[in-house]
Amino acid sequence: MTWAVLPAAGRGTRFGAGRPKQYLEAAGELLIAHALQALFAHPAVQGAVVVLAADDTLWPGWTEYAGRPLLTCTGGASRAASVLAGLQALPADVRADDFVLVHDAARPNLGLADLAALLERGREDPVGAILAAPVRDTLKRAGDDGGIDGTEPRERLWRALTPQLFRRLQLTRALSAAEDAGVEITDEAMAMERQGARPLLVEGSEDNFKITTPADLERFEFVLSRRGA
Ligand SMILES: Nc1ccn([C@@H]2O[C@H](COP(=O)(O)OP(=O)(O)OP(=O)(O)O)[C@@H](O)[C@H]2O)c(=O)n1
Ligand SMILES: C[C@](O)(CO)[C@H](O)COP(=O)(O)O
Repeated sequence: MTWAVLPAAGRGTRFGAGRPKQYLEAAGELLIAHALQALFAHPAVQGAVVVLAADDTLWPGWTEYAGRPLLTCTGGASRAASVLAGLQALPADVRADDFVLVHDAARPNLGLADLAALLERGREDPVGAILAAPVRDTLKRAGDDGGIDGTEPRERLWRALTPQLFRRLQLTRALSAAEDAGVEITDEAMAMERQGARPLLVEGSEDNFKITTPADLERFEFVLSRRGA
């Protein structure tokens, strides 16, 4: 069985809505609810710590969701700080070497098959694993004038998604070390890589995209409309 940490303490500045994007709705449900539903669709996910901003007034106060326990804690100024707080708020019976899922509240469209594959293959790996998608577009580096400075090689490049699956203590130590070193960490795997680990890449669907801008929400609403069609 596996617990999850759901970083949900962001402000959604790139989205530009009047509220943090995790509290926007699609098909009548909060985006954070969609993310929780996606996680709890797998029977092995036994509960979640939801990491909230210190000034969050919109959290519905849920103590369980889909019959699984929810805990909350206060996040930090960065996603990495929020994840670290979430790891420290896990129940005491989540052991040091237990695997923990970290999943963005801003990724509401995680598929069960992807989650199952991550759990199955990640738990066999000595380090852990992340969902990711291979880069399939040509990559350009932009100049200050908006022109193309060059084309970047894309061989063996992947886009990191979430969930990311790592052992509680190893991830806690890796994130703490990065924080102590003043290194900006943008995903859990990066913190583990700094420690010399090589987490497994598990290919996931492009549909598990992060809601960052209004166009992403429109895309998610379209996906839901087709699902219900
Ligand atoms: N200090 C932070 C920053 C982000 N997050 C969470 O990390 C996930 C991915 O971050 P991102 O998409 O960047 O969300 P925001 O930080 O809200 O977006 P923005 O950068 O546009 O403000 C989101 O679920 C967000 O709530 C968090 O828990 N704590
Ligand atoms: C963790 C992540 O979703 C993996 O792609 C991404 O790094 C989050 O970045 P953000 O700028 O905090 O949204």
